[in-house]
Amino acid sequence: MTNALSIKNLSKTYDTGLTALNGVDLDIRRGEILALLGPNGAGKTTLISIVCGLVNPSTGTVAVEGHDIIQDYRKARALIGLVPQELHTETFETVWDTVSYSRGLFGKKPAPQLVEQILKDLSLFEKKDSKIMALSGGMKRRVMIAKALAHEPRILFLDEPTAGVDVELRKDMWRLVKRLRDTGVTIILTTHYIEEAEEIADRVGVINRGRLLLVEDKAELMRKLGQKQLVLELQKPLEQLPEALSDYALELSDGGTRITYHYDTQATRTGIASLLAALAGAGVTVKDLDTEQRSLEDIFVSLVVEESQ
Ligand SMILES: Nc1ncnc2c1ncn2[C@@H]1O[C@H](COP(=O)(O)OP(=O)(O)OP(=O)(O)O)[C@@H](O)[C@H]1O
Repeated sequence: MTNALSIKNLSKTYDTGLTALNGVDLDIRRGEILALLGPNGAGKTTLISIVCGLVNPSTGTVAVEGHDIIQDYRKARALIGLVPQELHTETFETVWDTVSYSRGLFGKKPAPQLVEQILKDLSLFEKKDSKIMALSGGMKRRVMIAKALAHEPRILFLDEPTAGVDVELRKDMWRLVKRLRDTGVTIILTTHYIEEAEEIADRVGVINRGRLLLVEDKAELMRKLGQKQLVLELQKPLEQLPEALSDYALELSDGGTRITYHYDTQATRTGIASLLAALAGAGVTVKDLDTEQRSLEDIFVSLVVEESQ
């Protein structure tokens, strides 16, 4: 089966000379939720805009279910639904009309039953006759999703779906995205929020300064890089680490009162028991100890920092 999306060597240099995307290769499988994580200006929106035909690439190719986005633009575009970052809808129109109109834009025949279902799925049906301007911000966001779904796309792009959204609505949005995926829609969302990627993505891509630094199954990523750290609070501050502990990669911090030890939870031996014995042997008394799991956030920060050095 062809991939939902196949992106090869995609680059974009804007007229200003700024390279927003640099040699991106990415295959997106059908029916997955891929979260593209990256700081401001990383190139996420540029990537989406190229796939949706809003921006021309400088190099590279994109195929949507095998259809090239330039040679076979109409077919490729019809397979995609886009929920842009900014909310822009015709404020005087009703919910029903604006969603039905979006379907018509793709040359699809009216399908009132389908529009009804979409509005029901998004808890908007009671508002079908309301004018957009009379809706709350969260409802307007859902109207944007309804519009993007009206022509029955197989791939849905959500550009920062939960930016500036409160916690409750964010959770609603996550439930909705999972439901859509369960109906077979492939979903690509961009986000600044690591917990969002952690919560709903099947795979996570990290993008920074136009480069795709990593694409990994979320579970695999968490497992591979899922290290823990052991934090030891010392009874008395140390000026430096005793020679006897030089075999362990330890960090001394907080005025010599704290030792941090990183270890791999997957390893057969974590080295904790021997470390504690070595500490006791060196006359270091531990007051308290704690372990912390490395999160996707730590992984993200270390990747982005590494790249900027
Ligand atoms: N039309 C344009 N002309 C020139 N430069 C642009 C244009 N659009 C975007 N850029 C620049 O390209 C870079 C990538 O922008 P892009 O919007 O793709 O990033 P992003 O990852 O979506 O960021 P954010 O999270 O802030 O939305 C930025 O430096 C931006 O200023």
